[in-house]
Amino acid sequence: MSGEAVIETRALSKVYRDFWGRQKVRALKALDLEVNKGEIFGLLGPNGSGKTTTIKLLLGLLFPTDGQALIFGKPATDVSKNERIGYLPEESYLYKFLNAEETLDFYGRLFDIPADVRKERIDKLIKLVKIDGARKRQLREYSKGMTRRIGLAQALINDPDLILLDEPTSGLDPIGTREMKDMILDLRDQGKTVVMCSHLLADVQDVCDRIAILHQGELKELGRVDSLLTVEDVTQIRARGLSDACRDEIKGVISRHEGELLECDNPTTTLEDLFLSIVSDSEARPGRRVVAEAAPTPTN
Ligand SMILES: Nc1ncnc2c1ncn2[C@@H]1O[C@H](COP(=O)(O)OP(=O)(O)OP(=O)(O)O)[C@@H](O)[C@H]1O
Repeated sequence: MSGEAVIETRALSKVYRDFWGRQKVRALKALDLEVNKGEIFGLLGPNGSGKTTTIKLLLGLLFPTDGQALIFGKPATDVSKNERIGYLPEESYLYKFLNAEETLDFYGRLFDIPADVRKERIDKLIKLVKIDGARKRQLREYSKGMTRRIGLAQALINDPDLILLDEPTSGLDPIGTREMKDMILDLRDQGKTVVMCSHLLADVQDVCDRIAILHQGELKELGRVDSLLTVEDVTQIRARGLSDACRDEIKGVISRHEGELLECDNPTTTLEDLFLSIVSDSEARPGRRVVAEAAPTPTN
């Protein structure tokens, strides 16, 4: 691996024990991983595969049973490294009776950020996560999506170099999801390192540079998203403005070369793109927009 490693785990293992100290669950089994500066790294796996355990080990909230985790070259159990880390947990843990400004001010004080820097940063973050209109409202009145946004702002209050995001897009509508993904990409553009866990594979595919797939606490796959998803023995050609005759000619060429034509039709867009274009279209041109559904072809 060429980049500068921000996270390194060596045979990292965690066994949860019961009250009597007997072995209970082997949540993580000898994980070897490197995450480099400036990449967006996705941690995937089914429920109970060890993702949250890994994140908690990296944060130093849990002690490993075996192996080691290094963050910025320091043991994960060294709490001083947490000054350079931002964390968005899966469940909100924020105080419901504070408003957005008070929440960010509270966390800013925990990091000993000077008052003038804090004020400026709070304002910038509130605008970044688009909760400007709700900055004075108590968090108990926030929707799930707004809670996710203030959670991200809180995770960024210390201007961290490494950001750990557990299910960052959960509870967000498609526009909020797109904005969250754009914010994650922006963080990478600023040279920050992001590690995210998500069950929403399309979101992971959209933003992550590399992924690891865990299953029952074991690392099953690791690599660049683009190379893992490339289907080597299939060639895809996309062209615009072809006549039927030209399509037939192409089919003929493929068959003459003993290739197998798998598909030759019009591509479909994604539901996300369709949704976003309808919403931005209706914002640009307010009014009712009803598109008649194509009538089904009558059958005899
Ligand atoms: N505090 C705990 N005590 C005992 N077992 C635990 C504890 N925390 C997690 N586990 C177990 O460890 C395993 C891994 O859990 P973990 O929360 O890391 O999975 P996950 O991949 O984050 O799952 P999810 O996608 O559901 O959030 C599971 O079998 C879980 O039941």
